[in-house]
Amino acid sequence: MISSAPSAPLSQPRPPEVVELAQALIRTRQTILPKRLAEPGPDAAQTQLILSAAADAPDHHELLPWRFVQVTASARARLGQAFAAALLERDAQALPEQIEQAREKAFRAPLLWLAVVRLRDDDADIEPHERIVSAGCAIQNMLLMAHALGFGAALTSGKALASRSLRALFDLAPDEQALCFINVGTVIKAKPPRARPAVARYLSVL
Ligand SMILES: Cc1cc2nc3c(=O)[nH]c(=O)nc-3n(C[C@H](O)[C@H](O)[C@H](O)COP(=O)(O)O)c2cc1C
Repeated sequence: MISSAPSAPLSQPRPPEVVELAQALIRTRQTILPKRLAEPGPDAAQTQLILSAAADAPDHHELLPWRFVQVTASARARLGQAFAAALLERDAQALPEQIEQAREKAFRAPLLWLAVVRLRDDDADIEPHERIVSAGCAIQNMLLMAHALGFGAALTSGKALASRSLRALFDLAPDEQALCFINVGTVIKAKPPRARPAVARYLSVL
């Protein structure tokens, strides 16, 4: 057990099984695209666990610069409408089948959140990139918790995120930006895991 009691020593050796568990969890997570995510999604308690994991993300000045909007089943049609409208904003000549394809994307994963970051506010010390890093940490915590619970998950983005129609649907403030959707559900088919980059590709030494 890793103690979270305030009196716990700041630094202590972890039992090897804790390290192995962390490594196994991190290493075996992979993107499972929404078309491969089916019912059942997480139940209420599992959903709460995934959401709570976000709160453990580092957050400079504790601004809580990110939030998540859960897209319920009853709101999927409105999201589909926003995706269709977003496509038409970009391409007024879009074909009916393209519009239908855009609309259909709203109905895929059983559990769907939009991740939103607040890029600016009264605290000018914390720049947009720090806020986005914090949001990324929160999102990764959520992905790992979903994975620990046995669900598949994926982040999805796309041009619709910046569209007027999506911003209006989610009531985004001028300083807010939609980062990505978080899709969670039961895995119906996983791809083979991708090869991970070797540390040498992303580490240099000063
Ligand atoms: C912010 C963000 C947005 C993403 N949006 C999409 C997307 O729209 N479609 C998609 O197929 N994958 C999307 N991905 C997932 C990446 O493609 C995926 O993480 C990558 O293929 C590596 O796979 P892995 O998660 O299994 O390591 C997104 C990832 C991030 C970080």
